[in-house]
Amino acid sequence: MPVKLLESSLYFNSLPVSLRQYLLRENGSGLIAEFKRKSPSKGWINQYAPVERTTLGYMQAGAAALSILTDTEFFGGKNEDLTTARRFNFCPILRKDFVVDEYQILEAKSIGADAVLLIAAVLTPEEINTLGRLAKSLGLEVLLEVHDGEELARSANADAVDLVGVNNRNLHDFSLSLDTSLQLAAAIPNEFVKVSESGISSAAAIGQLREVGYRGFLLGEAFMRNARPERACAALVQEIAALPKPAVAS
Ligand SMILES: O=P(O)(O)OC[C@@H](O)[C@@H](O)c1c[nH]c2ccccc12
Repeated sequence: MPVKLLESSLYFNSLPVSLRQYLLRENGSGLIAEFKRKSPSKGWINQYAPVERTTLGYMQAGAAALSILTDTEFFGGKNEDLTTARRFNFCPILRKDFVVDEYQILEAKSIGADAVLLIAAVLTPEEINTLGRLAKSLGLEVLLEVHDGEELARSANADAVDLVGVNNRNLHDFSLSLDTSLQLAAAIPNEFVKVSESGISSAAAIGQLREVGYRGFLLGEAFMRNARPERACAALVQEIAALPKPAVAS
């Protein structure tokens, strides 16, 4: 679609909803509930849950924000899924995709996203700077995904990035370890809201992550592997409410 048409979309000039603010809300769950039908490691997870009922249910359950996979090949998503979620929800929506060029940033805004993901493993620091600044100029927030201290050190540029996400999934062998987040937490400067991504399924894990400074928790499979993902989300929100309150963010 030509850029001019993207810019004429209903959502292009709409006010963004801040993912940062929703994650930092007092008494909030910090959950970023993800809608994904399949994944490269598992194949199909859920072919049938409708995006309307699932995303509305996630938010009614007490999630802080939504993440919508728009990649078709690996995750079975499409742009229309995000726009559908947008029509049903006022919360922050993260567009989850493999962003490599500026067009995808404009596209994210035009389909109704509030935030985009930039993956340090596949982008140079210069690309992160250019793509992140463009996103911010459109009012989108930027979640930078890292796996280790080296990626963090070279890519976490405050002019281009709002939140740092640590992916617990090793992209080479798909193995999961919460230790990735636990070990990297202290190295992430406090100006970024800290998000832990992947392989999280219990309130106990979220309690541990909160203790080291995480305020956002991105969960996909733990919800989507259920026929009614939103019910699994509601159950987890209840358990999170019983955890000790996180310390006030510095
Ligand atoms: O389903 P999980 O293990 O809860 O993970 C969710 C999310 O972190 C994962 O989907 C993800 C993290 N980074 C990504 C980058 C692209 C696509 C997907 C992802």
